[in-house]
Amino acid sequence: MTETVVLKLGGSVITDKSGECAIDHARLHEVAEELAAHRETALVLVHGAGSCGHPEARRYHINDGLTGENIPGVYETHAAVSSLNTAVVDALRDTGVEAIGIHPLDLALAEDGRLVSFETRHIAEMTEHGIVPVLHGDVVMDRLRGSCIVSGDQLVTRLAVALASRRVGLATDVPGVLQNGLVVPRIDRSVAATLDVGGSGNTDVTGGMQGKIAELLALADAGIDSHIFHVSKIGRFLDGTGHGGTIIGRSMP
Ligand SMILES: Nc1ncnc2c1ncn2[C@@H]1O[C@H](COP(=O)(O)OP(=O)(O)OP(=O)(O)O)[C@@H](O)[C@H]1O
Ligand SMILES: C=C(C)CCOP(=O)(O)O
Repeated sequence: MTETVVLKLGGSVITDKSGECAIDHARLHEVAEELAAHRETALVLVHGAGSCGHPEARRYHINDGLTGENIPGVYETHAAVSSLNTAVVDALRDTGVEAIGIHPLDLALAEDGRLVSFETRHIAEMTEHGIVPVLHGDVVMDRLRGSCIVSGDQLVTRLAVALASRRVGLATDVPGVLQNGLVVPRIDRSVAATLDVGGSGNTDVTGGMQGKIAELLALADAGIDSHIFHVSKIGRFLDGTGHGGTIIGRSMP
């Protein structure tokens, strides 16, 4: 099986998170050029929602469960993040990357906010043929709540395990996890307990940096390290050279 890289583009880097679905096309183009320069890498791309999905998810209280009143929010939230997905796929295809958008709403089911079924075999098949699947955090039907929001971070961990990926990266708008203004180079469960990590500076229904670290520590428990770094360091991450960010890993014995 080809060694697959799972890379998440944070919603904070491809949208202006303080606006309403304000897509940063210039940034998307830069990222697409970088990924095109690493065309030989088998890649699964995930992106967050940023301002295309978080505001809708919050407005309709999607994570609190479906009531008679908020059902239109399923469509509104999915439509917003799907429009971002189209922009990401288009930017990649413009640089010659064989990207295809995949929507978790179509193929996943959750229970109390956690994925209980998520088909990934077709995604593995795509990477074998040089296709770059582009998934995104999404609204997903939930057997307990009716629906919930599954973050791109949760998808990253599921994909990494399913595809046995050993290279998992999250590109965001900060140089890594910060403590007193400095990047924390490595975080395991014992280091995490000492950190003062917040959510997101903007509208975010999935826990911001705190949510990210919780997901990635669970991935580390499964034996897979992951990397959080600034979006400008994607090339260095793909090359395996230093990205100056944070590695989330298992506690050293
Ligand atoms: N200790 C910390 N170190 C770094 N960032 C932090 C910290 N505490 C809180 N944050 C916030 O976390 C944000 C990154 O998380 P956020 O979820 O917004 O990013 P993202 O994954 O790019 O977005 P999205 O969830 O839309 O995909 C940073 O912009 C910062 O405001
Ligand atoms: C809000 C939606 C639709 C998805 C959230 O995914 P994230 O931006 O990765 O947290």
